[in-house]
Amino acid sequence: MKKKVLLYKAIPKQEYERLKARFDISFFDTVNDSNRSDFFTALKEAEGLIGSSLPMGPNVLDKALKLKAASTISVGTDQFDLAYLAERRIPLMHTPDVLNETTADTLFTLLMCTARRAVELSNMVREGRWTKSIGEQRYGTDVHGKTLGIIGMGRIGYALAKRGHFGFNMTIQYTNRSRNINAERDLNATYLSMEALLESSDFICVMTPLTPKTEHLIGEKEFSMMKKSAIFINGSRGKVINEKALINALSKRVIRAAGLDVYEVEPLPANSPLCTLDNAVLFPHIGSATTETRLKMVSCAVDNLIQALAGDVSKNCANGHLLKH
Ligand SMILES: NC(=O)C1=CN([C@@H]2O[C@H](COP(=O)(O)OP(=O)(O)OC[C@H]3O[C@@H](n4cnc5c(N)ncnc54)[C@H](O)[C@@H]3O)[C@@H](O)[C@H]2O)C=CC1
Ligand SMILES: O=C(O)C(=O)CO
Repeated sequence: MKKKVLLYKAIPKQEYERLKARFDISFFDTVNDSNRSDFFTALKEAEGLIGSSLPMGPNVLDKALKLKAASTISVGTDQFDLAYLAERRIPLMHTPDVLNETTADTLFTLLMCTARRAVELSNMVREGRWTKSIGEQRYGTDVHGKTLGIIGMGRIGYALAKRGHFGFNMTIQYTNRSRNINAERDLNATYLSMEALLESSDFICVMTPLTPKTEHLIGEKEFSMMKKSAIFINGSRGKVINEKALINALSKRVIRAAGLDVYEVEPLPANSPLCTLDNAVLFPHIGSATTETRLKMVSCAVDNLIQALAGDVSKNCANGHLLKH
């Protein structure tokens, strides 16, 4: 008999067929009031889970009594409680590496758009407000040759730093849980304390995972330490930043501008004060959102689930370190 798998995201047909060839699939594109009880019935029987963007904490997974493996179509694992899963001996598989370059491309786009006020000025053209030279007060600021400070120099942080170093002759500095020797050797990156990085960077990009230790890592105190001319970029998770403090810093011009891909609440409510700020560039969580990369992520997650349900968690297991204890 085929193992039962709960799929909670629409995926390309060829990847769906790969799953279907091996497993008995229950598919939920979304979970809402009309299908919630069917979702929980399927969850109760599922040995495998695959999908993304749904909170899968203990309150949900306590009902998944037969669960043997979960596979998230993302590198971020913050929808899950890793320790809880490890306690139940359930591996959580994720999709590192396949999205590094695309996410770094997005972050650099965000950085450039914010520095050069691209969205604001493009809107000026579209709305017929380009009636004369834009004037000094709408000039952007240079990116090339400036200092890029990265908080969280991991896989994506490194890919972003590469763009800054080789493409834009930027000075790279970073803070991280541990030294990134490759970034120091390849990109001449300098390891700094958080304080030193905040005080001395022209561009500051946050690329840590969201964990209990990084929640609200950047708040009022940190914004006040940045240069008045600093441009802040968040591509990690919204909750790594105290969004209220960021709004305050932007509206009072404590910093120059921010480029955001992620928010405390997603989708960002249209009545968020962020939407009224002309010094904020707002992307709708599109770090990895290209056709090629999203397909690679799904493919990786399908492979991960097949392997994990066969007992092999040697690759891409996010809580492997906890399972060993
Ligand atoms: N905006 C988007 O669409 C995307 C967002 N992401 C987010 O980016 C995160 C990072 O992804 P990767 O680079 O693949 O992860 P990674 O694990 O390779 O890098 C994260 C780095 O953050 C560091 N770190 C963790 N806690 C820290 C702390 N308290 N202080 C300083 N550094 C700390 C780690 O040492 C590590 O080097 C993901 O967890 C996800 O939340 C990832 C992909 C796309
Ligand atoms: O993979 C992730 O963690 C994302 O945020 C989307 O690519």
